[in-house]
Amino acid sequence: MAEAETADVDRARGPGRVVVVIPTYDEAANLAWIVGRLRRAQPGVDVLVVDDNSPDGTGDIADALAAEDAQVHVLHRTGKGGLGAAYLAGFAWALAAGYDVVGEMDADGSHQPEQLHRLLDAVRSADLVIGSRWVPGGSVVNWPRRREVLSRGGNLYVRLLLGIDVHDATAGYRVFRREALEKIDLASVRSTGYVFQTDLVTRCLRAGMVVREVPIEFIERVRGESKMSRQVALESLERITLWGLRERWEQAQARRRNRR
Ligand SMILES: Nc1nc2c(ncn2[C@@H]2O[C@H](COP(=O)(O)OP(=O)(O)O[C@H]3O[C@H](CO)[C@@H](O)[C@H](O)[C@@H]3O)[C@@H](O)[C@H]2O)c(=O)[nH]1
Repeated sequence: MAEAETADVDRARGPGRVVVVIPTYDEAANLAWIVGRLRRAQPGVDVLVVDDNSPDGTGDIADALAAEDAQVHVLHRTGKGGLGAAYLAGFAWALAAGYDVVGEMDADGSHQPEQLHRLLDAVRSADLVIGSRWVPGGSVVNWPRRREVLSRGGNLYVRLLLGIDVHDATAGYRVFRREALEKIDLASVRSTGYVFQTDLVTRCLRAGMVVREVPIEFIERVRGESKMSRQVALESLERITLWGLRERWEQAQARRRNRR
């Protein structure tokens, strides 16, 4: 990571009050490290950890970080409810607390806090900014070939089936303007797992919002384990296929009605 990038810290104030939501499940080995990096890279940005009662004590670590730093907050949930459900709870908290910009970031170091300024700069002229692995300048580090093929293939499938002009719809490094989250009607979102990411970007685009992608470097975690399983991936595939088919069916119905 280029150390020079940390020099951009003050720009965080530009888009208004910013909070980055970090969902955690068994991230005891990573949490203090990532929160420390984020707070150093962007001192103006607040942090909300959403922990699902992690068995490894991540919630206690989050509480200790919050006790030391007034800009770190914690939301405790009762059990593992999925990535999307954790973000929905975090977004509701952030909107109620009056933040202007709400970010998403993994706890495991895959997303570089030192690159957050790229997303915050871009959100000045967008409703949603995605830190993208699959636009020019974006990259992945230490990913097995199999995972790269899965992610690239999955994103191509999403683009073609849903007809959205986004290269990394499954990415989890993002920032939303508050108005975008308000417009989406979060109460109607039913995606509790990883498919939440694709669901939200599609909702933003369908609502006519401006979605921008900026390149990021995604570095595979070195501590702890991914919670992405084959079952989770298949569930996402199934949901996206159903959405795509339903949209096509609705479009065909509308065309038929117009012809009458
Ligand atoms: N609170 C909570 N957090 C969760 C849960 N499941 C996962 N997390 C947290 O969500 C973050 C991402 O989970 P990982 O399991 O590390 O994800 P990944 O395999 O590295 O997946 C990444 O790539 C996906 C596909 O591109 C992305 O969709 C995803 O957001 C993430 O960036 C981590 O901070 C993890 O602790 C859950 O049920 N509850």
